[in-house]
Amino acid sequence: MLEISHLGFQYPGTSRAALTDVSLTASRGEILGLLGPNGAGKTTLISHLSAGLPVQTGSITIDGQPFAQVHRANPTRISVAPQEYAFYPMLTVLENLRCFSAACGLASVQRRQRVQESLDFAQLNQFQGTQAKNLSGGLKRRLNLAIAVLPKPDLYVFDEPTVGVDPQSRAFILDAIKALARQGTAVIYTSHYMEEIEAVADHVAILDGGRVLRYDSLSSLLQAGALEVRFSVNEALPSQTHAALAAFGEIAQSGQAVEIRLHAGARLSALISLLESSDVDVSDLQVGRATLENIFLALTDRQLRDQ
Ligand SMILES: Nc1ncnc2c1ncn2[C@@H]1O[C@H](COP(=O)(O)OP(=O)(O)OP(=O)(O)O)[C@@H](O)[C@H]1O
Repeated sequence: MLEISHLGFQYPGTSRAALTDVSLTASRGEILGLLGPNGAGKTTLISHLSAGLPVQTGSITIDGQPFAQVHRANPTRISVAPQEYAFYPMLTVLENLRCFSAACGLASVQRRQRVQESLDFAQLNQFQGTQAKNLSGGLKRRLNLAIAVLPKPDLYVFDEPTVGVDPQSRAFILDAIKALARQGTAVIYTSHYMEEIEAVADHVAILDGGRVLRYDSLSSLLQAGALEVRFSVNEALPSQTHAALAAFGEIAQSGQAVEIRLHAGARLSALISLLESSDVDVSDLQVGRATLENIFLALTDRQLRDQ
C-alpha cells in the first residue's frame, strides 16, 4: 500500500541528514510499529506522510502512485493523528467532530453518519456535549482518535497516541487501533513504549540517527534465535574466552555485566560448559528471551527516552 523507498531528508541549514536511506512498507490489514529514541527521525518521517515535508531524495508511493499526487487528489486517504491534541479546546466533542467532518469534505448526509460512527468507535457518546478542554487526558486522546477515523482513510499514522493517558484508556486505544487494522486498513504506529509495539505491531522498524537499524516482522525479531545469556564477571573477559564465546553469539560487555545474544542454533548447554571450564569467575547467570527492549538496547546502545 505505502512504499517508502530510500528516503533521505536534510533540514535546510543543518549539517546532518535527519533521514538517510529509509525504506519501509505499510500493508493493508497490518500495523507497522516505528520505534526510535529522541531525534531518531520519526517525526521527520511522519511529516512526509502529512505532506508537511517534501521528498528530497528517494520516493514515497501509495499503491504505486507518487505520494504527493495521491495527497493532492485526496488528502483524506491518509490520516495522521499527531502527538499534539489536534482539536479546538473551546468546542464540544460533537462540535469538533462536526467541524472536522466538514473539513474532510464529506457530503452532509454522510457527515452525520460518520460523526456518529466516530463517536461510537471512540466510545465518546456520553461526552459529546463536553468542551474538549475539560476532557481527561485519556478522553482527549480518544477525541484525537475519533477525528482521525472520520474520513475512513486507507492509511492511519498514529504518532505516540497514548502519551499522558490512564492505563484503561491506553488499553482501549490499543484495541481500537488493532481493530482498524483488522478492518483492512494500513496503520503506522509510533511509540516510545516497546510493550505497546510488542502488543500491536505486525512489523517493526527500529530507527536511530535517521537510519533504519532493523526492519522485520515482530515474530522474527522475537524468535527463538534471540535467546540471551547474561552474567557478571570480575574483570574483562580474557581474549581467548571472548573469542570462544563469540562463536555462540554477539557479546556486549558493560563494566562487569556481560550479555551474549545467541545465534540461531547455538547450544546453550555448550556455552555454559565453556563458561564452567574457563578461568573466568562467573556469577548471576541468567538466561532469557530477547524482548523488543533488549533488541533495541543492543542495536542503539541507549534508552528510548533521553534520561
Ligand atoms: N525543523 C527542524 N530543523 C532542523 N533540524 C530538525 C528539525 N526538526 C528535527 N530536526 C532534527 O532532525 C533529526 C530528527 O528529528 P525528529 O524530530 O524527526 O526525531 P524524532 O524521532 O521524532 O524525535 P522525538 O522522539 O524527540 O520526537 C534530529 O537531529 C533533529 O534535531
